[in-house]
Amino acid sequence: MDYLPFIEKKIAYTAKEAENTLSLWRFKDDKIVFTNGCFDILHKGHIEYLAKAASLGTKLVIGLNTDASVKRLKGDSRPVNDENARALLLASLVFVDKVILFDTDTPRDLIDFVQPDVLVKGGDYKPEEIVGYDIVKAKGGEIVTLDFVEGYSTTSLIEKMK
Ligand SMILES: Nc1ncnc2c1ncn2[C@@H]1O[C@H](COP(=O)(O)OP(=O)(O)OP(=O)(O)O)[C@@H](O)[C@H]1O
Ligand SMILES: O=P(O)(O)O[C@@H]1O[C@H]([C@H](O)CO)[C@@H](O)[C@H](O)[C@@H]1O
Repeated sequence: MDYLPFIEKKIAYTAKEAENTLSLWRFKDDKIVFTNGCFDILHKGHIEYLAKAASLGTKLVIGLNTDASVKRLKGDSRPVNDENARALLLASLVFVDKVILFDTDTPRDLIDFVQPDVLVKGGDYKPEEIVGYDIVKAKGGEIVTLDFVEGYSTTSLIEKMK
């Protein structure tokens, strides 16, 4: 079986591209879990938190910062992996259902568009500081922070490689 088309089909370069899929999931009463990040160099902490996030609902949607957005957030030397590579790696994970790129500094507009049932970030964030907290709370959704896997970050991996 050629897996690549199946993986690439999960990637949406704009929220609009994901509209039909999201509508179908809502019609089927899927429980949509949303998380977001830069995911520059994928590591154990990412995988453990994403796998747990996926278990909180029936569909996992990841908002992925574009290269331009990552640069504004993390500096000109980032990202190490471009947005196409970062999107493909995330979409290749069996428990990821959709990857949607966003070019803004925060995923607020995307979260308002997706209207997830569960908003998730890793333990490096306090729930009330998570962008989209108010949007998801207002619709009666849940905000979840998952355990931080100590010793794993993209920054520390880059430092180790220097
Ligand atoms: N070690 C970890 N354990 C659990 N969750 C993590 C861990 N590292 C990052 N995350 C989560 O992964 C998502 C993406 O974070 P990000 O891409 O910034 O990872 P990072 O490794 O911290 O990168 P950087 O070092 O560039 O900040 C966020 O929701 C964050 O909470
Ligand atoms: O990979 P990061 O730095 O964890 O991802 C950022 O998360 C921010 C967070 O959602 C704020 O609550 C977000 O605003 C930013 O765009 C990155 O996705």
